[in-house]
Amino acid sequence: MATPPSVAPAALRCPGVHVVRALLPRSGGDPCPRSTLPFRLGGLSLRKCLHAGAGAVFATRSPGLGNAENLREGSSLSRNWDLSRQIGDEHGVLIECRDVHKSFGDKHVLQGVSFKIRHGEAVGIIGPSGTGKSTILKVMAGLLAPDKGEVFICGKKRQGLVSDEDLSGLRIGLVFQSAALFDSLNVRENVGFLLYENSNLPEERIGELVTETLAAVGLKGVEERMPSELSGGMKKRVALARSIIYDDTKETIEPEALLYDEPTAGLDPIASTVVEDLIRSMHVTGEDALGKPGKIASYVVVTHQHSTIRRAVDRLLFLHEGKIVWEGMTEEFTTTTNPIVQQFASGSLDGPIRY
Ligand SMILES: Nc1ncnc2c1ncn2[C@@H]1O[C@H](COP(=O)(O)OP(=O)(O)OP(=O)(O)O)[C@@H](O)[C@H]1O
Repeated sequence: MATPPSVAPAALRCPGVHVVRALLPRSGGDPCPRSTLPFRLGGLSLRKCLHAGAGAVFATRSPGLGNAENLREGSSLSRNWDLSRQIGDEHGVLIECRDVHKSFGDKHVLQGVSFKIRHGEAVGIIGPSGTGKSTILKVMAGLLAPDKGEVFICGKKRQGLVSDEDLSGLRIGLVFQSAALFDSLNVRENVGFLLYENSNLPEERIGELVTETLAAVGLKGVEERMPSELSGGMKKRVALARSIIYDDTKETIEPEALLYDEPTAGLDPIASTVVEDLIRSMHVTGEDALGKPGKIASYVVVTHQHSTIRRAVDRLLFLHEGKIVWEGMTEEFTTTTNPIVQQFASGSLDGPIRY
């Protein structure tokens, strides 16, 4: 077991809090190529964990990905998967939400949300503020349990929260709206955190993996910096690196689904493009900063940004008043005659969406 970082992260000073992500071997015939146990949040209340480190933003230079060729390729891939969805083909479904309901007190946020995310898809979830987009991401990640309805991971019904399970069937990473870095740890300790905590790798090897992973998101020489010494954009990249680092001594190398909650919120247009391209580059249809194929099997992006919709995803789910009210390909976002989507796309005050 490697020595954990000497300075305990702020969130971990709370008794009983720990974060676990371990890799598990692949089972034969599993539609998911790799299987892992995702992170575990124990002790600290979920709400506190989810809001730790709020407020960070991102920037910096991206590898040249998310280019037109990748976008086209991703688009046609998704179109095929979308077609499969329409004909009810279960093949390659990584995550399925079926009639998911979730309330907070008397606020019925999710009121029967159903959709499937397939291997290779790049999906956006859009919709008005407060409509439950972040909530459905947390349900998918296993950080919130639905009150009613079911979540299937690689065809296997999830029971309760991810922390209650032995095997999820898929490694799912959630990249929070804020970078949510541990302020008292340097970049190396932040990125390598799960490996320091949960792997048997020597510290030196973890350091190498951290450096390689940072390079994959286009960051070099920042390992010893503290989060407070980074720009907002760099923080987001560090958070992305933390979400994709893995123990390469394990028998299987995990593909994973990444869930991004408003990754470009608060960024200027150029910084947004950088991040959108980075998200593309980490996808299986992309190529990282080192020229290696991306490892992320599928991703879901919650966003309000038109540029992110256009550039980073292929298929859209529109969430409104607790339900998916429209699904379509990205190019249909501005051409659909659905009045809810039309109003949202144009930003008009007139229409079915009321504030
Ligand atoms: N843990 C919680 N406890 C109580 N209420 C919550 C909790 N999480 C979310 N909510 C409420 O549920 C509603 C949906 O929140 P959510 O963050 O999912 O919306 P959203 O669509 O992501 O919003 P935005 O686009 O503004 O980020 C909001 O009214 C929010 O206040």
